[in-house]
Amino acid sequence: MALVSRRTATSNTCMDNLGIQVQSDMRMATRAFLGQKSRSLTPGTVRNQTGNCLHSNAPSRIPIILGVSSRRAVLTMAQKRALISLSDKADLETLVKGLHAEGYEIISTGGTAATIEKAGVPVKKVEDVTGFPEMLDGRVKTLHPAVHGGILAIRDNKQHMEAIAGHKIQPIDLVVVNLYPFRKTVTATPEPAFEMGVENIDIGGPAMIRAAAKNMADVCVVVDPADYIELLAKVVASGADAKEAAEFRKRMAWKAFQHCSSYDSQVSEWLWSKVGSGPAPTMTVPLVLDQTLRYGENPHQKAAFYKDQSLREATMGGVATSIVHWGKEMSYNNYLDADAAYQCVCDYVEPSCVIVKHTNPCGVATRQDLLEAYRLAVRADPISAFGGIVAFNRPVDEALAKEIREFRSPNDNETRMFYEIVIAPGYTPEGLETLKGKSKNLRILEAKPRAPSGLSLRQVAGGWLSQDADSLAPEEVTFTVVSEAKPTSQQLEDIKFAWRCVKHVKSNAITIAKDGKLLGMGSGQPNRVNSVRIAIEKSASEVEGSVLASDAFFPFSWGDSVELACQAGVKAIVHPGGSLRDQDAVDCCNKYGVVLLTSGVRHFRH
Ligand SMILES: NC(=O)c1ncn([C@@H]2O[C@H](COP(=O)(O)O)[C@@H](O)[C@H]2O)c1NC=O
Repeated sequence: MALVSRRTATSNTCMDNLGIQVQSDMRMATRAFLGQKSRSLTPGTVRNQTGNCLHSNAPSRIPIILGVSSRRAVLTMAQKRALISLSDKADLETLVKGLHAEGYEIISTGGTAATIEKAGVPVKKVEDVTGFPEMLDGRVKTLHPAVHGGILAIRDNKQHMEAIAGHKIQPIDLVVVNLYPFRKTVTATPEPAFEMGVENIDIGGPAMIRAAAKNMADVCVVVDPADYIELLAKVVASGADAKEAAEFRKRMAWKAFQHCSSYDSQVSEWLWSKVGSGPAPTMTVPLVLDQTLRYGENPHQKAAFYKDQSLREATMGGVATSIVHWGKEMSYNNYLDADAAYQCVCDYVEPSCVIVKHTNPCGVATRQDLLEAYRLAVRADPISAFGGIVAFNRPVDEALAKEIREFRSPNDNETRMFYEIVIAPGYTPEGLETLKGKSKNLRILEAKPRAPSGLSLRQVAGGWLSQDADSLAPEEVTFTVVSEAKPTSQQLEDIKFAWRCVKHVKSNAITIAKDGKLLGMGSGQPNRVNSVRIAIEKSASEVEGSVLASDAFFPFSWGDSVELACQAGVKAIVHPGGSLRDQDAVDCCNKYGVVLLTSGVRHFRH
């Protein structure tokens, strides 16, 4: 379809009001005329058939194909226009130089235009397109029919093209926009005033992005500097393949809507935090793909890891934002286990080591000397620790790294311990180098501390469960002695230690500890007494004089959980209390001279 459009002179055209026949589809036009008379002109010059100059500032690589149609000059390759408006100006110079080299006219907003000018690339200010100055402190810059008409007009639609031509609106072929840094602004410390947050809600940017994405048949939208190179190669380059370009435009349109949707979810999350209370009536969680994983929990399951871009996660630390210093790529199960280990160890205040297998802590110890804590944690259950995840809440130095590298299981002195992951808040340079020497496969992660906090979301078939993370620390819990025997200060310390740990064990959870070290735990049993039995068995002879924590109350005591523990040598027990048979637990402990405390707090973990 051929359309007649009247052009006004711009700084880089030398013909005013020349009738130019513009092919609606560049690729069709190129193909159509390639078989006809075509010739390249002197670089930098576009001429009509009579030799008049149409475009004098064209860079050398612009392909020129001329055809003859009636008495008008036929320019099959219309002037391409790009509208660029960016908060994140990374790689802008590469982009605009690439566009300029392909003869694009560049239109831009204030700050972006200034950066483009600095790069030495010609740029037209958006106000010269709209005829209006940017106004209302930047609230209105690009919100104008001259912009949106140029983006949204369907090139194959005669009425559309006549309508924009009638209003002297020129088509815009490429929209490169990214938005005000709302997330960064509102999560900055100190948090900005409400008005400042509001001013950082981008309006004109999303409007252009959405318009361009909607008109993906004719217009390309790009929101991410990571896509500039592909854009230049697949769409902008004169020899770009039409099919490939169309596919790229569609993919970019998808990305653009995702970009806007993530952005809006951050804005609405922020507003809800200001004006709402309790669970938000609707919620969108912005996620960004971090990596495709080799497989999921099992090899036949496809899997990927996404990072949470919600505001509540902005400064939270933890596994998702960790740096992988060394080792094989993380697996699906690695993420789960590393998260469990790191959240557990970050719950301890003193220097500590936690070793996790299948999300359950199997070795936990606290000591002033982190190396000592590691030795105790691994010796607690070397069989389970093999192939586990080792987490620390203090940086790893060379001595500790050597110990991790060289440690041999006491049960099998031939074999050095194998771990999947070591995760810590930091490493000394020597510590890191030493650890790398353990194995090329050992994943070494550095993560910002992250105890359980914030919102916890979990999927069930057809829905999601939301709750506050279980962030209660023993410091916030009142332990009440309900037995005749009173705890020693050491027992009280051990009770708190076991209580921190039981919170991270799958229910029914029992932990037995002594002297800042986990001796045994029972996890995931469908009845409590079996968890008690397993924990006692694991603690073996060390159970004598230990303490026991239970994540929920004891439904039965005599001949059951409490009596079993007392008979095994446990000297202090803590449970939330609240059972109809609480008094049985008290009586049982009194009979055996064991201390019993209630916490009033339950730590189910399903
Ligand atoms: N109001 C508007 O018409 C408008 N048009 C574009 N913007 C935004 O302005 C920013 C770029 O501004 P500058 O080029 O002045 O640095 C971009 O993030 C873009 O999304 C606008 N700003 C906010 O809505």
